[in-house]
Amino acid sequence: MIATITLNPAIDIRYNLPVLHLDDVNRVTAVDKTAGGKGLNVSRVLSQLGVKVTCTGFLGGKSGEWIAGQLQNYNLINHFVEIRGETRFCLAIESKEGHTEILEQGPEISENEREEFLKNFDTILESNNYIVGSGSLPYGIGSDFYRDLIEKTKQKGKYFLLDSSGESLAQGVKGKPFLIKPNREEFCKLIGLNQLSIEDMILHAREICQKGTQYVLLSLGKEGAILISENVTLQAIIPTLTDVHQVGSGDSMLAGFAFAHSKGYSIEAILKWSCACGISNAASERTGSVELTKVQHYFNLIKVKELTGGDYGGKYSLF
Ligand SMILES: Nc1ncnc2c1ncn2[C@@H]1O[C@H](COP(=O)(O)OP(=O)(O)O)[C@@H](O)[C@H]1O
Ligand SMILES: O=P(O)(O)OC[C@H]1O[C@](O)(COP(=O)(O)O)[C@@H](O)[C@@H]1O
Repeated sequence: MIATITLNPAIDIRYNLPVLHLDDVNRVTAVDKTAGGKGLNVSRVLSQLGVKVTCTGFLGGKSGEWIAGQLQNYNLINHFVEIRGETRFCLAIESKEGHTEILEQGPEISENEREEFLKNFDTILESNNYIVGSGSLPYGIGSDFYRDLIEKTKQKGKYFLLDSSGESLAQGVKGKPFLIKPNREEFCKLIGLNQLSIEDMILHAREICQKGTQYVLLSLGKEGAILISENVTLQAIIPTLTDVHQVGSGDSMLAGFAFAHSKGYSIEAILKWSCACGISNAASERTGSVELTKVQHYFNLIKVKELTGGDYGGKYSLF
């Protein structure tokens, strides 16, 4: 079984506008409202793939109640800790100018609520082989929190997949998770450089793997993805979609990885599943949502190629 952690869930609102006018009144042409935060997007996609998913994190207030209701609709097992604070709203605006996100910080977590989560987590670890930890941390949760959870998970011989950013990702990597899934921007921040070429990203990712993280799944939006381990580097060449709804594609990709790995598929097939789920989400109107027939369709269109660049420090011929 797979469990997901969403420490800072959100009601995700997506507004579609033809044009976004700043300092003016804007009227939306379409609205979508989902139970979000990266971990809940992962959960919904896993559920669509037929996996029984246990969801944990912190939920509070009326928005927390709304999200709990949504979990039932998707047959997700609710192991959230109830908190005094109010779960946040996050806003995504799709317009001609592009994609704009406005994300609330989220509620503050008290010491007691944090302790309750940790007790709850120990129980979840007993019955789940995969833990997927995604998203930002709310106030009151230290940046080494994922790192501690990763260490607990590893002590039980289970897999921790981490999708975070900034300091919590940097700390998390020190716990040597099974996988991290940064996009290009998150990875550059992790390395501490503004711009990195693909070759340099591969070299840095390989270095991370040499220090104990098993896989770095580098997601590159419409340019596909690269999966790096200590021994192998695979590139996924994907069909590019235009006019996409990209929010939640990274989360869908992570769901695809967890699903395919838990089925024992080959590493090439796992990378294809990951990308096919990301593409299917990008093709969908809904945030964090895939359709199995589309996933299968895209799976067949993806090509996986091994990149050989010689030893660490060498260059990769493809780029
Ligand atoms: N425009 C697109 N066309 C096709 N596939 C896409 C597109 N955008 C995203 N994807 C798929 O979703 C995956 C994750 O997207 P990405 O934008 O890199 O993640 P994140 O949402 O974490 O920033 C990509 O690796 C790709 O497989
Ligand atoms: O937890 P964070 O990092 O603040 O991110 C929350 C936001 O990320 C999302 O999962 C979207 O993420 P992506 O755009 O990276 O796919 C939204 O659902 C949510 O509003």
